[in-house]
Amino acid sequence: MAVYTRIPAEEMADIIAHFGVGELVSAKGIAEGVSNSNWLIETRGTGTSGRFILTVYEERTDVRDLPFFLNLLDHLAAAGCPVPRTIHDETGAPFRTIDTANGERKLALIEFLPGVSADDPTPEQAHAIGRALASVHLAGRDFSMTRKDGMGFEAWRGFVRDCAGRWSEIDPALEAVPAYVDSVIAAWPADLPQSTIHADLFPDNVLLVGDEVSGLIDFYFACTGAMAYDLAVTHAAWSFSADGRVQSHAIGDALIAGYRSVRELEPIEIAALPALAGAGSLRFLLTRAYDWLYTPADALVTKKDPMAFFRRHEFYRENGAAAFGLSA
Ligand SMILES: Nc1ncnc2c1ncn2[C@@H]1O[C@H](COP(=O)(O)OP(=O)(O)OP(=O)(O)O)[C@@H](O)[C@H]1O
Ligand SMILES: N[C@@H](CCO)C(=O)O
Repeated sequence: MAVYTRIPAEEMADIIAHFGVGELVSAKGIAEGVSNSNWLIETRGTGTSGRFILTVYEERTDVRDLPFFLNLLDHLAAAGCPVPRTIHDETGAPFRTIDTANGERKLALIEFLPGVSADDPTPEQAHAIGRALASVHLAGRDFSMTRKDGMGFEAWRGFVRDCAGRWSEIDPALEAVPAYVDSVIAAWPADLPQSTIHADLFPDNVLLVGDEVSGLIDFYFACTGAMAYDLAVTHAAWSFSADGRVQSHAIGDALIAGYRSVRELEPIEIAALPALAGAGSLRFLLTRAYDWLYTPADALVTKKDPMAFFRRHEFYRENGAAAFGLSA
């Protein structure tokens, strides 16, 4: 259940009043999501009333990054990408500060987008997701702000240190991870074309209506990085069974074909995709392994299986280019 911060009804009405979106009708806590507190808000009474998502940022989000995340949504939405706009308050600010029982918190109001997440996508949906991701990369190139990937090599090395001596509490096969991290970092392809990337485009962060993408959400890992890495992460996230044991070429190939129909990949990116997909799998294996070992047993969140991404990493390592039906 992702509502960590309680906001009394009267206070909620006061908060919403600052955004010029009419009068609060309802505020329902949203169960999905683990990092922040989210409500589905309904308002009435002005031209811009309707449905919104209110997010209160909890400790896992560094609020110094909020201008980057929220301005990025506005930049991408203005360029026609399927992402929610940020609703600015009466002073033009994209977020506000409130005092809560848990201390000071930042909050933002974001446009609600229709759609549902698909756990078992069709190739048509995968094609649409590829197109949507490419549209973000094209539009992200002229976004004026930059952000370093908080889940880059430095963070990976930190996770390896934190998990040292404890891998076999998850699975003895994970003893191989530190060496895998070294080899992935050493083999990282140089000079890949950069843009602003989502970096976490998993099924729960894509809303679909039929075969079309109605929303890409949860840009809280977005950063400046290699576009091909983002595509490779998306390939790893979407084209396997949840446990990582079975890969679907139909989904992976449709995703990449959809991407290339909007933004053609450069030969250097095509050559790098298998290594990048292995790297992306390692990144999620590392965060999941850390959470597996360090999330308190009584925490509200369901721990995600690190082995599902270990298997993906091994798949890309063993299959290389054969994991992708690609031609330059
Ligand atoms: N703009 C939006 N339009 C419609 N629904 C949304 C929107 N933003 C978020 N949601 C809903 O709220 C849920 C939680 O949002 P989100 O995934 O951003 O939460 P989080 O706690 O920040 O994320 P995470 O699970 O990655 O930690 C989503 O699964 C989705 O159902
Ligand atoms: N998408 C991540 C969770 C945090 O964004 C995972 O499945 O491990």
